[in-house]
Amino acid sequence: MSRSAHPAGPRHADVLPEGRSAGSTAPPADLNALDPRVWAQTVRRTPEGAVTVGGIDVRKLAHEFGTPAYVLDETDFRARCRAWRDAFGADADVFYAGKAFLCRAVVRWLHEEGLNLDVCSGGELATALGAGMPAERIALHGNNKSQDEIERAVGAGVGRIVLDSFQEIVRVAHTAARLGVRQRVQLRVTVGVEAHTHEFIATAHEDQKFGLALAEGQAAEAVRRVLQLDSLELTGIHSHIGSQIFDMAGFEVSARRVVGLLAEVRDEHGIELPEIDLGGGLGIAYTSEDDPAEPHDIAKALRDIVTRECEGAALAVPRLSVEPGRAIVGPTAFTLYEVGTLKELEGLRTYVSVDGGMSDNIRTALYDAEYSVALVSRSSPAPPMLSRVVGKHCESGDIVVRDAFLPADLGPGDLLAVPATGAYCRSMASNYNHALRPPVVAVRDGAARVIVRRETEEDLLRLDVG
Ligand SMILES: Cc1ncc(COP(=O)(O)O)c(C=O)c1O
Ligand SMILES: N[C@@H](CCCC[NH3+])C(=O)O
Repeated sequence: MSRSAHPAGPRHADVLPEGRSAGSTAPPADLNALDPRVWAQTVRRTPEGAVTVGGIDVRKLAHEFGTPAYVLDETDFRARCRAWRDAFGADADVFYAGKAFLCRAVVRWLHEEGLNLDVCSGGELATALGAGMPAERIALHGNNKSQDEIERAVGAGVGRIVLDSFQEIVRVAHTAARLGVRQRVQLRVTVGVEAHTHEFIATAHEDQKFGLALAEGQAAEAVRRVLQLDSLELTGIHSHIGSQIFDMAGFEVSARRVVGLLAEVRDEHGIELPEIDLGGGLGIAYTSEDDPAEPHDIAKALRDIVTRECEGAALAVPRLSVEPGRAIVGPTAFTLYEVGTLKELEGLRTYVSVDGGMSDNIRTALYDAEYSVALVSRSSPAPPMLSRVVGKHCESGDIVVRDAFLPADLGPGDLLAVPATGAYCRSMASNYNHALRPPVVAVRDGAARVIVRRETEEDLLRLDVG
């Protein structure tokens, strides 16, 4: 079944249908073709057979920067920022979710393209501030923010702290009072939606760690408490239902319930909260079977839902914000690997080992995620070979691409690229087996530069002080 995100009509079910793609079971018509939905905007296969990105041959990138490497198409990243910003317009705010991938260059691009930034740790906050993102355009998230993180955020003057628990209301209020500021806050609520995505990345059902439950009355109680505290200014309600979601019905339920809370707040306290944030979570194409919606259609669908619900509740339409991470950075990068060894299991498949693995992409092992892969250092006329692309780690679950068709003449030294690895790959990378985390190389208009360098053994040993 394909995963498609075209705006759905009104839905009333709380449990949304399972939407997992079955994966490719038949070889594609053309193994050398590059589906523009899964590859970054400037990726091309040249008539000679090799692939280029930003006008640069991947063989040159591999030679210059080594493999594995994340190759990020800056032109595509900036275009996606603009598409989201333009789709939502001047009366809404787009916060890029830094957890998907963050570094100083990305912060600068976001700043230049007019996006705001959602951070969820001291490290992300430091990166954002250090690279010049104005504090008022930063929102701080997290279900267990430390006192230090709260102090740094309030002290820096972040525009928004998204409160996630009763204890945190008190902590942020005390900190703001001590620092002599009135901190703008939103309350994160769990709306009780079972978003159709992997259970580890669904965040709006009630039995999990994020937010304050609407159904239990916790959210209404949190509003009461925040409104009593002079050092906090409650600007709105926040809901994030999960990640890699294709069905807009989840957002519809979420918006309806958030607006329902706004109406309750108006009725009980006589105030209309001016903001609503519907979080991130929009899915991207990892394979040709995925069919995500465009930002313009997503923006229209969300606006229509919020407007309709507000009209129904006789509320003024609040300022909307969203927090896409994956949908902006995910499609803009691919991971470039070199093939090391191949093992053919007669009648089953060929295991193709590359020089990275679960340390640079944990998503296949963690979420059973599906990816595509292509031979990029040359084209090939060879017939398709059912393959499993695996890493070099000491785990049989160290799989990068579970099922893929690659040309049967594939051999050591060939370069493979796995597209759509811009989100949650470098940011979730590890040093398992003392792997050195790969660099991020940004390409644009024929130029390539390292924006996150490759780790070295010295980097590893520097921490080893025993
Ligand atoms: C609160 C919040 N906002 C935004 C995001 C970004 O999600 P995504 O990258 O799926 O758009 C997340 C991650 O799921 C999140 O937890
Ligand atoms: N890290 C997850 C998504 C979680 C998003 C953060 N709340 C992924 O790779 O899909």
